[in-house]
Amino acid sequence: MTLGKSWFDSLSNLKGIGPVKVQQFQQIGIASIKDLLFHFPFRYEDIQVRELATILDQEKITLKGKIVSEPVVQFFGRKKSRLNFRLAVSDHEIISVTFFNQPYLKNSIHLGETQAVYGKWQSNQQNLLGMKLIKQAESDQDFAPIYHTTKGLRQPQIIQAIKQAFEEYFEEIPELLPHYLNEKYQMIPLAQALFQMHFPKNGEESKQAKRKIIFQEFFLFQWRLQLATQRQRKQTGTRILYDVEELKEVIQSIPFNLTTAQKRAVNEICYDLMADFPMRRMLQGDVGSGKTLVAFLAMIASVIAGYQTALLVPTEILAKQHVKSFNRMFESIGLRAELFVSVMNTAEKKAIIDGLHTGRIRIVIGTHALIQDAIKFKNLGLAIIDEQHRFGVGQRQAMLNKGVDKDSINLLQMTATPIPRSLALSLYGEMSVSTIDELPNGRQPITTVLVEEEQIETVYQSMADELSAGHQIYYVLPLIESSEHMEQIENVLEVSDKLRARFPNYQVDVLHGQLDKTEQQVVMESFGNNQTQILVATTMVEVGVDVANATVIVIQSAERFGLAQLHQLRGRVGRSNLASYCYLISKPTTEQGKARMQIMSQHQDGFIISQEDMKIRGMGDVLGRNQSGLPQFHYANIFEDQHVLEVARQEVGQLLKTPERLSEEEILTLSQWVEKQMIEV
Ligand SMILES: Nc1ncnc2c1ncn2[C@@H]1O[C@H](COP(=O)(O)OP(=O)(O)OP(=O)(O)O)[C@@H](O)[C@H]1O
Repeated sequence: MTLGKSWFDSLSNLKGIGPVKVQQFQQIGIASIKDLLFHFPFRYEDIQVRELATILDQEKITLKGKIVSEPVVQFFGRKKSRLNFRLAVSDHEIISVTFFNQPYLKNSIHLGETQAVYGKWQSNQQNLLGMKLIKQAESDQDFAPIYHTTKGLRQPQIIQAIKQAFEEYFEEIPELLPHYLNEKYQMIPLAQALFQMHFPKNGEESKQAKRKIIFQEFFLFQWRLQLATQRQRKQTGTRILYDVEELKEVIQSIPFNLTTAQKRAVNEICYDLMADFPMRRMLQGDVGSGKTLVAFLAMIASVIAGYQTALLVPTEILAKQHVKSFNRMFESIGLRAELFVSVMNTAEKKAIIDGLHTGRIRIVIGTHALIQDAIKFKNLGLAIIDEQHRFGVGQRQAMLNKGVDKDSINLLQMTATPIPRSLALSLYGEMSVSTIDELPNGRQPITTVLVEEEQIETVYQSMADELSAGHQIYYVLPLIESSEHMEQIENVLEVSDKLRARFPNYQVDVLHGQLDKTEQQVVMESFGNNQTQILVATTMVEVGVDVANATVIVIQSAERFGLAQLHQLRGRVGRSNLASYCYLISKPTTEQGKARMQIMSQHQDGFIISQEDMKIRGMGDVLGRNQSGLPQFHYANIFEDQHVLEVARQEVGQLLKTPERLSEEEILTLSQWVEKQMIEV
């Protein structure tokens, strides 16, 4: 290693990477040398040189031979061109090679030289439709990496930067796994694994690299998780000693019976609240299973015991809705929740801030506005975080810091993607888990129908039937306005006009992110009161929106949504005893797209849907927003690699019991890593 040099250095330290490139790399989440080395190809092209006789028509392959004619470029039109040359791939076989619109390649093609070319084989013409010239150095590799790119950053530039990083920083790549584990599981060093992830010579090298990277990713995740748990166990918690009878009375005032699963969850949570360790619990339940009510009851227990309580939610619409339903249910028995969101005016905000500070306000529900420094509680005993994956580690910590004593506060997190117990143990550590595994009595499965645009009439018919039965409808689209890039997609505004014409006797309203927040609230309220019957919206209605009278959700261009998102959207209906329908309008063009739509029509269980989704998506696509709420791994797949996760969990557990197995240097490297990486837990 070189003194002062580290793989956490900024990319700007690499030769040839100026400020513009640095910014472009940042757009795909790459800031440091380490980030770049972990920017793995999302797929590889098989560039093994093949024999002509073994190749099928239209197959993508690499051929290698001697260039036996000067390259010729013909231009046609303003920007179009064709480059041709001949390649002798064996003593008796000469083929032609064509590249379209890359005239500059002419300078790299020299008569008499040996050249490998990747492309599509056209057997009739004995022609290779060239896609890429393969450099000498790459031609002993079987695979060429393909990376996610961004505007201004092309494949060759990414490859060049990665090669540069290996050249200049290879020595600085630390070994993160303890030596004895590498031995035990026969894993290659990290530096080598990273290199082989990008430039594997063959399938075996690629496999070795993946094994190491997956194990390491799970190991580091477990290391951080279990250390946090260990620390947590030593804390004493704020004990919420509530009067059980009083809570029972509250439960009796609810107009329906709790499900068995809800009762069990309430009991588990309340047991933790009374204990002298701080609660760290995950409440999981599929869409519409009644998590919110369980959360309300935990909040009430806290208030009965004399503590304040806060519920943090990801959107203002949701915050407002929760306040409304809390007060509707409990205000008559003297329990009132206050709202705190950023759109409130200064006076309103001040009143809440003062109320929380003096302890006059005991129950608050709000968005991230709640975690700002100005908010100080008198005695916050329980914090609840809904849709926990929408908040970062820092935001969750900021909420915890608002407790009487920051480590003692009780925390309940909620997720709408319930996972099996065994997986929960590995993913949530020793955090306890309560699962609501049944829907309230009388709920009917939602009928999901896949339709193509041309069959829209059947959808309109069903909408008409439901409207005349007095029910309401969501109509969801992926875009707000027409965009040049997606001309075919009808947008919210156009569709709402169309629906107004079609259903003149009903009120049609629109909801999207470009309305100001007050307008959004008005629209939601009007839909909530059934003054609006059809709500045409973007995914703003995705989480938590609860209008029991809505029985139809139509999702247009459904193939453009993630499955987790579609499942959340579908969960906006089927929230009462009424029969409900979900129409997915789509025309998937790929096999994968078709399979995804099938999954939606066949399954109603959120966990199965995420699992199936990951199976068909494969690696690479997990980038972007985390929609399922399951912890996201850079490379490993919690379903396919579950056994590795389990091994990593056990190894970390052992290691924490016998830390003497680690050298001082190993401990130092691990703690530096943990410090630098805020892996989501
Ligand atoms: N035991 C019950 N019996 C009947 N209705 C219930 C019961 N529990 C909750 N509900 C109602 O069911 C609807 C859905 O409940 P809730 O909003 O708590 O679900 P959720 O799990 O938070 O859903 P989501 O993940 O979609 O936000 C609400 O209208 C709620 O009042």
